[in-house]
Order: sequence, then C-alpha cells, then structure tokens
Amino acid sequence: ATETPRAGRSNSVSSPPNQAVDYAQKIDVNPPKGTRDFPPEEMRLRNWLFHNFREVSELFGFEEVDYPVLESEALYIRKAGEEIRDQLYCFEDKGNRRVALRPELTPSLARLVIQKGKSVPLPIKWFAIGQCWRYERMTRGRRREHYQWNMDIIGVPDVTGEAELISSIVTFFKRIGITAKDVGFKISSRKVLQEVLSLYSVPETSFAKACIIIDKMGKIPMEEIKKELKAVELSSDAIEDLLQVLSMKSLTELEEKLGGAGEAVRELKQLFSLAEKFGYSEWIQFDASVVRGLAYYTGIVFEGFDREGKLRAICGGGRYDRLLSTFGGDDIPACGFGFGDAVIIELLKERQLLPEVSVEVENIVCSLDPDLQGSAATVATLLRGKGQCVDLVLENKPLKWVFKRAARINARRLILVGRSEWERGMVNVKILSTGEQHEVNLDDLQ
Ligand SMILES: CC(=O)Nc1cnc2ccccc2c1
Repeated sequence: ATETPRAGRSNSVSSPPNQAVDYAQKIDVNPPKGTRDFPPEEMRLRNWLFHNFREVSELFGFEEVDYPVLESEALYIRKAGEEIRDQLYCFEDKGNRRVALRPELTPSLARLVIQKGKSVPLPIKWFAIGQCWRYERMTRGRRREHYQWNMDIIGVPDVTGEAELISSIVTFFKRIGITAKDVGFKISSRKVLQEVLSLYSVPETSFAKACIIIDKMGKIPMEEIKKELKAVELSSDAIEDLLQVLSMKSLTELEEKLGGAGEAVRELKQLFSLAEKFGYSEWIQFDASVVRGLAYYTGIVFEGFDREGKLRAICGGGRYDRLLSTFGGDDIPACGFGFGDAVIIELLKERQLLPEVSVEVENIVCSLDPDLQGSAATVATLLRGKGQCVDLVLENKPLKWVFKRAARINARRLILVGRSEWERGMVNVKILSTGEQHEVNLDDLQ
C-alpha cells in the first residue's frame, strides 16, 4: 500500500459540502516568477548552509541581527548608476510611502547602527542572513530573490577589519570542504582608482560613477566602457591611465606606478602581510580590476571567485567608510561582505561536495488496534519527553503501509503498540536495520 494517494483537486461542482471557499478555477501552484519554494529536501540543504554561516560568524565573535525585508526606498536611492538601483523592487504602499524590498542588507545595518547611536559600543561585529530582492525583466530568467550572509565590522579604520572578514570566509570555505585550489580572492582598493584620478582634475561625484562603470569590465565591450567613462567627465588621458593600472596584477607594478607613499599601496601591503599571519596567503591575490558594483565602497574591495572561471562571483565585500555619514550618522569607518546562497551551491555541485542531508527520525510509533490509538499517543509522548524524535502514525493503517513510511522517513525503530503486549505493560520494539525485535516494558523504554 502506498501512502495516501493525493486525490486530484475537485472543482466547485463536485467538491464535498465542507469545502470552505469556492474555487472557480485552480490557482497557480508555482511561486511568483523568479522566486523559489523550499520543500523539505531543499530546506535541509539551505539549513545546512545557514548553519555553517552561523557557526563561522559565532566562531569570530559576531552577533546575529536582522531587519525588515521591507525598507524605505530612500535607503537605496544612490545616483551612481548601479544595477541594484535599476532593479529595485519598490512600490508605494497604502500610506503613500515609497518602500522597497531590500536588495542588500548593508543599508539596513547602517540605519540600525545610527538608530542605536552611542548605546552600542564600538567596534560592532554583526552578522545577518537575509532574503534580498530585485525586480528585473524575466527576459534574463534570473532569480528575483536570494539569501545573503553578511558580516560587518563597524568602528575599525584599519585593514585588520578586512583581514578578519576574509579570514572568516576562508574558515567557512574550509568547513564545507572548499580549498584554495577551488577558490581564491581577488583583492584591490578603490584608493587605487582614487589616486589615479587625482592625477587628473576629475569631479568628486565622478569617482563612484567611474567605479560602477569599471565594474562592468568583462561584461560589456571596452568601447562602451570608455564611452561611459567619457560621459562622467574623464579625459581620454585619465581613461588610458586608468585602464592601464586596472590591468595590473602585482603590487610591485602598482607601486612603480603610484609610488609607495600613497594609502592604496600601503593598505594593500598591510593586508597581504596580515594574510600571512592569518595563514590564508595562498587564497588571495592582488587584482586591480576588482572594484565591485556598489557605490559606497571607499577602500579595500575583494571578491571570492572559482578558479575554474565557470561561475559568477561567490561573495564580495570591502570598506565603506562614508556610508553612515551619508545617512546623516557620524563618520564611522566600516567594512563588510555579502555571500549569496546560489553560486556556492552551484560550486558545491560542480565539486561533488554537496552534503548528504537525509531526513532522520528515531522512532515511528503505531498501534495495530484502533482502540489503542490513544496508547500509541501515550508512548509517543513518553519518548518525546525523553528528547526522542517520534513520527506517530495518526490513523489506523495496515502494517505494510507503516513499514513503507518507516523506510521513507529513515526511522531507526518501529514501536508497535499491540493489545496483548499493552495489557502486560509492554510494547514491541523492532530495529528496522536488522529486523531484530523484542518486547520492552514501557518504563524501560528509552
Ligand atoms: C545568482 C543569484 O541568484 N543572484 C541573485 C539573485 N537574486 C538577487 C536579489 C537581489 C539582489 C541580488 C540578487 C542576486
């Protein structure tokens, strides 16, 4: 006997009298475009991933926080031409407020830090795992939601902050079996860009826009990049110089160009020497082309990439020393990263590293006698009181059905409540892997 077969959905004409509402036609059982359900198996994998995010965050002494998925649109209105702005999932609510489903977590963090003000001592080390949203034309068939793990350090101006954050991501990768052969971190600093542009008279507002345009390198043709850079008032000399610096892959080369006195080279050298101390030098490399696509980064930026080059960036982050002040808060330094739930799963699939996350139930309890349904509930409650998982069979089912369900839920033991045993205060315990069966006194059951 299979488990109860699902009756087809009846329409309103023949539906039983207790039908609560009248279904004129079948609802669409799929989730909205670009969004996902998490049925049990997918949910177990997601829980495994988030458990590792949490364990690492706590290993580093970070505290968990969360924010509303709905925020004021104002948090995300930045004029640097970011993709995240074009794809804002925003609307006007019934109170005529402009609101948005958060596309990222960092602005919420900044808002909460300012709200808390002096009541939260620095440095703040917070982490969050939250669903983020974007609205883009489904032509690209991309998802409209994903979950992001964020870790942020507020109040630490030195690159020790970034070094600590990268260490936490390396720790995470190691925990799930990813090595420096599988992934690496490209590291640079927006101060490289700043120091190049300072050689040319470039308006301050062009800096963030130039970063967003450069982040599109490799995604749109170089001609388009140059055109857009011209449009934000970069001279062709500045553009040539910039593109030459952005192709640099060694700090030595960069130092030759910028000199050793600037902050960009000094901070990068400091970060690479700290990496030695943390023991993750083999995971990182300087790559001047990394700028990241968020306008608020001001210093070190980094991104995790798969060395086979098949996947999009796994994670990314950096320093954002001005974000809090742009929200009207004090001038507090900050750095952080975001780590999405999608690319990492693709990588684990590629590397055959997905974990076995089967369902495990200790006991399945049932009675074969309809009059003993209550007794079965008593046995289940007794076991649960001892911290044992119990799947209690809630209807009178044939034994064949019970065995089938027991196998599906991977139950270790089958506890049978039979009339003759029960009258002697006993139940029947069957170890399903061996078939071994014995009677146990209810009081000794554990
Ligand atoms: C690979 C993937 O799913 N990316 C993704 C999916 N949804 C998002 C939603 C908001 C912001 C960024 C997002 C990024």
